[in-house]
Amino acid sequence: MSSTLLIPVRTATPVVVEDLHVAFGKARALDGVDLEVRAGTTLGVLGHNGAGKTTLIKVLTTLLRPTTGRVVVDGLYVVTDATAVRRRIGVTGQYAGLDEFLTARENLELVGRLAGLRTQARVRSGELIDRLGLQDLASRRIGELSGGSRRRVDLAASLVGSPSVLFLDEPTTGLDPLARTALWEVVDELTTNGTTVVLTTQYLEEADRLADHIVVLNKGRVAARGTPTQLKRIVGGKVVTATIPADRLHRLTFPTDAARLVASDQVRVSVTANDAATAADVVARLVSDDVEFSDLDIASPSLDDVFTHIALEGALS
Ligand SMILES: Nc1ncnc2c1ncn2[C@@H]1O[C@H](COP(=O)(O)OP(=O)(O)OP(=O)(O)O)[C@@H](O)[C@H]1O
Repeated sequence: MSSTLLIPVRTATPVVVEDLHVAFGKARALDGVDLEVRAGTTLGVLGHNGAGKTTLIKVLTTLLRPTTGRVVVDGLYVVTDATAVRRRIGVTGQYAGLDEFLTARENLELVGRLAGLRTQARVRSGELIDRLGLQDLASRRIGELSGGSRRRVDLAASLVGSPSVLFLDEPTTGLDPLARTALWEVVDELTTNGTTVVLTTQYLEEADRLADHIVVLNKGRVAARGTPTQLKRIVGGKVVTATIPADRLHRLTFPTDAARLVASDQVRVSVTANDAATAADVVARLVSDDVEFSDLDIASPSLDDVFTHIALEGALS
């Protein structure tokens, strides 16, 4: 990769969050969150709508003051050192603003000058345009670009100041598969060279691909944490999924973890099995229950299964 994306590592644990609470009146958006992100790693923050992801990112990027708790980014307190924190971080997502009337290149240069780069702003912008494959967009005004293209320029803008910590808030929503893969590769390069990344995403595949560690938020609390592999182990050995007629669901003589309507008369059921023998037993029960099935799949758990599992446990607790 280009050496210009090389970022110096300033602290071993650039993001530290201790007992973070954020309340909006009586509503507790975050209710005692603890987490750490080590330098050069990517933390994936996952959770259903309203879990607290955006609130967490807003606190980490100094846009929202915590109600209580200690939050340190790149060795600085987000509340008392907010201005200095802002200089050291990059943010992409719904809050970053690009000027609609300027071209992509002009926007990058403007961000560079605002970050104090002066004459280097032009050089840095050119490097990022090349590196992120934005040549076709460089001379076009932001107001003319598609949502996906704006996101790519937005990512470039967040990198102009060579941030030590990069916050990516749903960075690939709306991107086509090629652009998504290209962005993943850039994130890989950045972390390899010491940048620390905090990522929120709705795509579990994205978290699986990018995150070294994952924190799953549920109702403002950490419901699960670990590497993608550790989280998948929570679910168990194997997940059996099959599509059956919806009106046969009641005939199953074993409990299912999830049943999702995939057509007006078809449901996709999934069952967690501790080992291969139990998985085979589930298939045998489908046969003995005399339920016709299709698209049978026996696979290791995905992060989707982890989500279903945590949601089930949350509903039971
Ligand atoms: N400004 C606010 N005033 C009142 N309640 C808020 C405010 N911002 C967030 N909340 C509440 O805090 C909780 C967490 O919201 P947050 O936006 O952080 O969730 P999220 O995980 O980012 O959800 P989504 O995936 O839908 O963006 C929700 O219950 C939300 O309604």
